[in-house]
Amino acid sequence: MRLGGRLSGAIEVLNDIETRKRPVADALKDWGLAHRFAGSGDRAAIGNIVYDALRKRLSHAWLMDDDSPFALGYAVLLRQWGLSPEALGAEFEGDRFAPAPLSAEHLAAFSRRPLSDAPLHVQGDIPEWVEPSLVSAFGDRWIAEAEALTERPTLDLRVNTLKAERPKVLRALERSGAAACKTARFGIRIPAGEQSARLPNVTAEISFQKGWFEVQDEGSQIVADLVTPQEGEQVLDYCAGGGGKTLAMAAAMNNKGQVHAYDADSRRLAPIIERLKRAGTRNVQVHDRDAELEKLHGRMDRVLVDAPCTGTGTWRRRPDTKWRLTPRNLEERIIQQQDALAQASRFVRDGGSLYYVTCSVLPEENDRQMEAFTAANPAFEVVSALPAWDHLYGADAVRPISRDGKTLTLTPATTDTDGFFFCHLKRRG
Ligand SMILES: C[S@@+](CC[C@H](N)C(=O)[O-])C[C@H]1O[C@@H](n2cnc3c(N)ncnc32)[C@H](O)[C@@H]1O
Repeated sequence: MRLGGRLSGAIEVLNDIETRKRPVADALKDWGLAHRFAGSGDRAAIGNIVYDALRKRLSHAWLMDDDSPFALGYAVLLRQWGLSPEALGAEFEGDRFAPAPLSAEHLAAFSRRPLSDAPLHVQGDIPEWVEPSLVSAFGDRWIAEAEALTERPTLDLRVNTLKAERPKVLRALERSGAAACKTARFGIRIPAGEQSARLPNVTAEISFQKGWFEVQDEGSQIVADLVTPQEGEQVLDYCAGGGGKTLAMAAAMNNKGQVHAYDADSRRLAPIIERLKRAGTRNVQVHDRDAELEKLHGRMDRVLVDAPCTGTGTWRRRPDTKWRLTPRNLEERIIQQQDALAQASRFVRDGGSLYYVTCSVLPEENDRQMEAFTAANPAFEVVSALPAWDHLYGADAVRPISRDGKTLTLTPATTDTDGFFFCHLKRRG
């Protein structure tokens, strides 16, 4: 397929997402099934246009003065792929699969509507109701932070130190442009690529099958690292999900001591079994019933609550969730977070540590939660995570945002990672 056919395909998928309120991945998959002649390069390019369009949906619509999938698709090629109207005209000439040309009205709007005239939430490409939260989180810098959440994300990997060292994995992946991450100690980064570039399918590599690395965003690696689990300790990962942070902590403990992995939703936990096996991890107990945890009350050295959240810090990877998020979803997550914290905190021994993590940048899910938790639980106090940061990454490393000098906020704009919030609390001994 030429670019015109790919743009038409992307416009169809964007239409499907909008009219049938479909998740992006499902809409893309269905399009692929209905167009079996399209190759994997075509499907990747269509996926890129669709995701790029969703990341900057509001600003594209403003600049084109039209929020139709047709206008969004063209805006991607003009703004994000850097193609001029003339280059597109020449490219689509004689391509019977290309969409109709842009109208004179679109072209006039695109050349005459500076984005600086748009409302601020349009400039930052966020739902309007989220603006006060981002202002509260980042002050004057909030638009820059929001803009960074509209960029294409890199593909990050964590070397499994139980089986390999970083140089060995870098050699195994050298064709993919992989390089060591700037901050995460065992991280590897594959660049996002531009235009129709496809990310490599690293899980098909032999080195992955052998358990040398896991796919994990650099920010996620860092927050697991900041828990600083030590060999021989008892650690509870209370919201373990598929086990991304469980695996990182188990490796950091060098297979010594015990990580208890629990999740209220056993379906989310299920993939962990296969992952643990591949990684060669021997110090993890998986619990899918809360009754199994009874005996651990008051006995854990460290408890991690990687809480359910709105995922605003991962908007680069899942831009459709940005437009589906509602104030009601946020309210629900806040209640789930309070519930998880109340339950998980019972497992921390006297003098032990509780870590609260979200992949959101909204203060309602982060700072406000910590204020409410410590007010209701005077046995816990927030301690600074900055010494651990400096110890792990050194004085020259990039620094995350710390509004209170204790908690940390990672963002694409500051740490070049997904957005994460990290808070270390200690139970008084
Ligand atoms: C952010 S995800 C965890 C991601 C995982 N830690 C990782 O690194 O891949 C949050 C998880 O919390 C779980 N969860 C929500 N409420 C919970 C609760 N009250 N107790 C335990 N788990 C809970 C959800 O099922 C979900 O899997």
